[in-house]
Amino acid sequence: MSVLPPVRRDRIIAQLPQYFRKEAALHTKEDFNNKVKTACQEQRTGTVGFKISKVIVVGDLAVGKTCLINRFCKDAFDKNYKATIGVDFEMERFEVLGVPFSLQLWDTAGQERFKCIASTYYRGAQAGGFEGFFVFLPFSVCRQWLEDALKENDPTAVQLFLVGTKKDLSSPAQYSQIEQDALKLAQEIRAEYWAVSSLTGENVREFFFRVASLAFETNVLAELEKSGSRQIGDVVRINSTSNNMYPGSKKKHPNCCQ
Ligand SMILES: Nc1nc2c(ncn2[C@@H]2O[C@H](COP(=O)(O)OP(=O)(O)OP(=O)(O)O)[C@@H](O)[C@H]2O)c(=O)[nH]1
Ligand SMILES: [Mg+2]
Repeated sequence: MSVLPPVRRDRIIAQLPQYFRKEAALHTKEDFNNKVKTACQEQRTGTVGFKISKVIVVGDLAVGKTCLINRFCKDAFDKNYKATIGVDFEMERFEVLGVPFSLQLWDTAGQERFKCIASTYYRGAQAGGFEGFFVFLPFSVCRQWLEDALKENDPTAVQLFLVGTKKDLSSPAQYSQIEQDALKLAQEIRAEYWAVSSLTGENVREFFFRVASLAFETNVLAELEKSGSRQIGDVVRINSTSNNMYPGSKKKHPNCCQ
């Protein structure tokens, strides 16, 4: 008997959600990788359905990390600021191409005095076969957060999202300037860029669906690589940390924190 709650009907992903800006996307393909689609159809996704991918949300204090997670997970928004102490987390269950898939969203504290606590959670974000996804929020100290987070992880094994929060607060002219700078930074650190508003909900669901889908795709590809020449139907596929979403791109985040 499964101990996990059923997947909510509004967490079902049947098509690859598209990037926000083509100039700063982790990839620009229109659909899930064919190998991934076939593996899902043939129920050859190994342990992916039992895995939990870790998403660590980091960034300066009061940039809107908690509100972003609460908007997605609870469809709630609080205009009063309550600083996160240490770290919180939420679980979100999805069904991607018919396969259950879980994301664990780690909401870290931005305040300097909690930084040492948060940094212990960066450690081994991709360990044990899980993929580590860091979500960065703008923009002032982004590089410092990135540097700290990547110190604890193999930079080639994590995927980065750079999220511009509080989109509702900018006029179209201000926003367009912010976006230009953000796109440059995202390209430099090889992150996928998104702009969201937790107040209005703009792009929040699209963003998390994209994160879940790319995490899922990466996990299935890693499973397939691991199972290698084994026959369809093998059930024991454990202990790989490989990430081959971008064949030929060995180092995905070159010198990003200088
Ligand atoms: N207008 C607007 N305000 C927002 C938005 N997101 C967050 N805020 C406000 O910004 C403040 C900080 O939001 P939090 O989500 O608590 O910030 P945080 O990054 O979690 O802060 P720490 O936990 O201290 O690291 C709160 O007063 C929120 O109401 C948004 O999309 N639009
Ligand atoms: Mg918070």
